[in-house]
Amino acid sequence: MSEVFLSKLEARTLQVGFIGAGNMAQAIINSLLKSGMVSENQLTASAPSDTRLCALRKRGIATTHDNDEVVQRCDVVVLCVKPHIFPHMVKKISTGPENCRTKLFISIMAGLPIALVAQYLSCFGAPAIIRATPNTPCLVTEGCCVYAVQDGVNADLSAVGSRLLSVLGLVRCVPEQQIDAAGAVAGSGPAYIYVAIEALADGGVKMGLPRELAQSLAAQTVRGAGTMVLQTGKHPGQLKDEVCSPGGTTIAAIHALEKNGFRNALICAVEAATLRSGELAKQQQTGNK
Ligand SMILES: NC(=O)C1=CN([C@@H]2O[C@H](COP(=O)(O)OP(=O)(O)OC[C@H]3O[C@@H](n4cnc5c(N)ncnc54)[C@H](O)[C@@H]3O)[C@@H](O)[C@H]2O)C=CC1
Ligand SMILES: O=C(O)[C@@H]1CCC=N1
Repeated sequence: MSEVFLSKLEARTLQVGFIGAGNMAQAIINSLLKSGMVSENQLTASAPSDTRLCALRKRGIATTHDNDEVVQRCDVVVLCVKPHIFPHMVKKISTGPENCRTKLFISIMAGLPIALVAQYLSCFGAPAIIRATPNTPCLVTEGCCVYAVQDGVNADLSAVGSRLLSVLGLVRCVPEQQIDAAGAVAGSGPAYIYVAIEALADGGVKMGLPRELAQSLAAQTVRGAGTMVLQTGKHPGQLKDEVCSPGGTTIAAIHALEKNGFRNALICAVEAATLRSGELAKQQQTGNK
């Protein structure tokens, strides 16, 4: 097996491009740079306007309004546009198959299966595809990312994709059927937790705490609890029991949570996000918004 791309990654000459320069592209770029795996001069990002490109340009990253330039220049192209933009965006790329055949495309677009992305990219000589679902905490190098590799992808390209994604935090390669559900837990999950932090802080404020103190305590408590689950390996139920003194304050609060359907709300949230992922794919297949 020729390991052209791995050699380029190791020699720090691999070019990585981002089509779309919004929240997720910025988050992934931040993790890549912080890891030291790539430097600014290996990155290019495109978007139609300068709104999000300016900050990247100030950091020494090449920017352009021309998606073609990203495809031509880069070995790895990360597709970071919204799913409904993708079909229109692809149609406007004119780089030919001879230039694309050996490239790796990493799609982070929610809901779009590898087969559908491959169908849209087939005019580019069937490049290799990885489908990934990262999350916004990649911005602060506390991200999660699940990914699936298209069947038959050359081992060199697959290894480069895995290496690049490995810097995003907790990273797992999964069968593609699990991507929608994993995205519903971890891709969308930060939003559920922000609501939880805001609500915890609201509770503190209701009970007389200053807002800043309540919010800091709530956020650190979420971080601490998450770290306890990851570092102790204990079941979350056991950790919950360790906080609940018999007849104490916490079990009274847990009872209040159960009465208000806390678990049910989270399970329904993950189910809703997973089902919505499936709908996004269907809409792209049928051409609806
Ligand atoms: N935000 C999140 O937490 C997550 C988002 N995703 C996926 O990541 C993708 C991007 O999401 P965000 O970064 O949140 O969106 P965003 O709206 O922040 O960024 C989208 C970017 O695409 C650019 N864009 C629009 N039309 C374009 C075109 N024709 N060519 C090139 N660039 C174009 C926009 O200017 C913007 O910079 C979506 O497909 C989403 O499903 C996946 C996991 C988590
Ligand atoms: O809400 C969305 O569609 C994207 C995918 C996961 C997080 N944000």
